[in-house]
Amino acid sequence: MTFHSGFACFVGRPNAGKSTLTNALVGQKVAITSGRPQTTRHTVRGIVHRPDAQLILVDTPGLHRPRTLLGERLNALVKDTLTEVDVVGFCLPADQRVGPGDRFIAEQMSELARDGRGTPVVAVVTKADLVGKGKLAEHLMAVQALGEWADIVPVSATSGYNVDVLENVLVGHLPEGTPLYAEGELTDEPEAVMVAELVREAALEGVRDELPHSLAVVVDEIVARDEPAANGVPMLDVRVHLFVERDSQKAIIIGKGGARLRDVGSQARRGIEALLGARVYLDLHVKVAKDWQRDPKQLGKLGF
Ligand SMILES: Nc1nc2c(ncn2[C@@H]2O[C@H](COP(=O)(O)OP(=O)(O)OP(=O)(O)O)[C@@H](O)[C@H]2O)c(=O)[nH]1
Repeated sequence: MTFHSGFACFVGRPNAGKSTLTNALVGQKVAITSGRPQTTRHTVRGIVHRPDAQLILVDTPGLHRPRTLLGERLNALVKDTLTEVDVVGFCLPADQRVGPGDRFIAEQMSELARDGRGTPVVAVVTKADLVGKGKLAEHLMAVQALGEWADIVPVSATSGYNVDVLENVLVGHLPEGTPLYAEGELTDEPEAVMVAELVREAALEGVRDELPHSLAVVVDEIVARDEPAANGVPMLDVRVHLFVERDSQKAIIIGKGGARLRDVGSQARRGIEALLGARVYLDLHVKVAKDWQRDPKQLGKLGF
């Protein structure tokens, strides 16, 4: 039996369902999903282990038109990722018409296919559960007309429809090779990045303005307390900074009398405790870093 191993990544406009699909394929929550767009800032890998193959999924921050320096950096990151993978899954949600954002990405994909390694691009029609058969067929035809695809696969990450088919298609594009990760390994994302994502997700919850583009989360430290662990469960101090661009945004995050920040803290803490298997004392600080999205120095400091 020949073994295949390699990398795949999903691209698609914000909210296309990339993170949810990664989770469905890997079978465990590794990438952080959110109802709000553009929450995935960091590359998160999930690994599908099979007897005949190992598929390493790289979850990209989404490809979109650069508006600010941050956008340009994200796109550079996405392009770097794209040239390193063996197959790309281009996610197009079935419940939304093919729009200018999709066409922009489709153009980038044709470029990728032309120069570089000729990386195959699989069109993945996501959220198939949200539309009827007729509308799905229409959407598939619109997607077919959008570019040259190695395959077109409709899936639903939430119902599980065709997730196995997509897995086979992606694996089919991987080169022969040995396993790249030890069995059982699900993600190599550093814990601090996942902690930051949990805080970011909690902080964005229920906020209806443009905060997603203005919020950066940095984990300063995760340290174990010296005191003996209660019932063998260790106690960790987790110190986190939330950076916003304006005082008004700071006020939104903190809420009246600090009420909102306390809610953010307790929600994030539950997730972090589950992730790290420890009791956590979570210390959140909100700071204003003016125009951090446009300032290369600030971006560097914030890890972009
Ligand atoms: N009904 C349905 N909803 C889905 C499906 N996949 C994702 N969603 C929802 O769509 C929203 C966006 O999903 P994500 O996986 O966070 O999307 P994403 O492409 O990773 O988004 P960004 O991180 O913003 O780029 C979430 O509310 C998901 O619950 C699906 O198969 N069916």
